[in-house]
Amino acid sequence: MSLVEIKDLKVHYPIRTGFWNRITDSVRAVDGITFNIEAGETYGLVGESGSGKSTTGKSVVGLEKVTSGSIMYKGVDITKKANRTKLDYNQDVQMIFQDSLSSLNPRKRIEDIIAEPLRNFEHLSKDDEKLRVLQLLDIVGLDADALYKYPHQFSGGQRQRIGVARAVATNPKLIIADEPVSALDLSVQAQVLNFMKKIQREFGISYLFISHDLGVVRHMCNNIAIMNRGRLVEIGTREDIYNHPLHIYTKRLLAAIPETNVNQRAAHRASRLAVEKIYQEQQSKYYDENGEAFPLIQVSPTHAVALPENIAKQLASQEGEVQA
Ligand SMILES: Nc1ncnc2c1ncn2[C@@H]1O[C@H](COP(=O)(O)OP(=O)(O)OP(=O)(O)O)[C@@H](O)[C@H]1O
Repeated sequence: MSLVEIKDLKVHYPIRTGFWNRITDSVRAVDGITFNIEAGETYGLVGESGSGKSTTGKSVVGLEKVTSGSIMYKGVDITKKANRTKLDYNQDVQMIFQDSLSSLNPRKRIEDIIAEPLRNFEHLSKDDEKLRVLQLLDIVGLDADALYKYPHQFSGGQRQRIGVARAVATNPKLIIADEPVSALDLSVQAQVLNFMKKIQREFGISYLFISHDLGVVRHMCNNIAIMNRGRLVEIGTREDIYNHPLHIYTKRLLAAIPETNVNQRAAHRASRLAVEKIYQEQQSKYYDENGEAFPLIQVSPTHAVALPENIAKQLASQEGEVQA
């Protein structure tokens, strides 16, 4: 049994119009996605803005009402509130957000911000609480003098590390990290990602790592799902996704990773334009008549792509993949 098993998850937001505010349509933000997160792994959920990643993350934390489908945590469906309460789910599952400045209360000192989840779930003495906050600051590489400061007195990278310290305060089993480094410079991104990996090793945490950037996910994730217009268009291991991408949308995301080698830039630009041309001209090959992704077809034990079966298998065999 996996730690988290998401099955045919749908989250549709109603669109209300007219004088009577009637529901006339819906935004299908998440439209039938299925994937599992194993204990101790980092699972990447990647797609462009608006593809439904955050809605998925919020559903897993319990912040979003699910339209249908299930989210099993340790074998129990947590889309039902009563189950979340029974399982201590709010303690086991935490979230880190992209915008560290607005997710940390500007009026509170760091000591109180990090201690807040401890006060909700563990009832420690004042001294034990302070000791624990100091340990958490140490884990994310911040000095004791951070205790008495306020969020605005830190850099973006430091604030994100405070967010990580707060998220791990309750010894969670799963952290939903929603674009945790997107607002940071490249060098600071690497620092925060390294702290996240270190904490994962020490505490055995699983991450659902949400990002629009396949460049960032590469160094973090064992398994990756590519999300497009509310559906998954490709699922695979890091090797499957980076070395044998099959869906044009995945190839587009890969082509968007900036090329750091100056000598390779012209070739990279040419291949990016070639991928974009295929994406624009071959929509009917990669999406159905309504412009929606096809159901996923398994092309190897680890790799699935949303394409008609004959095309999926043909592309996979061109890539030399073992057929399922
Ligand atoms: N509360 C809401 N009510 C109505 N529509 C919503 C709501 N939240 C999200 N949406 C819509 O659902 C779709 C998916 O949004 P979501 O935030 O999950 O995407 P995302 O991939 O995380 O994008 P981003 O990276 O920009 O946050 C978008 O079309 C968005 O406008």
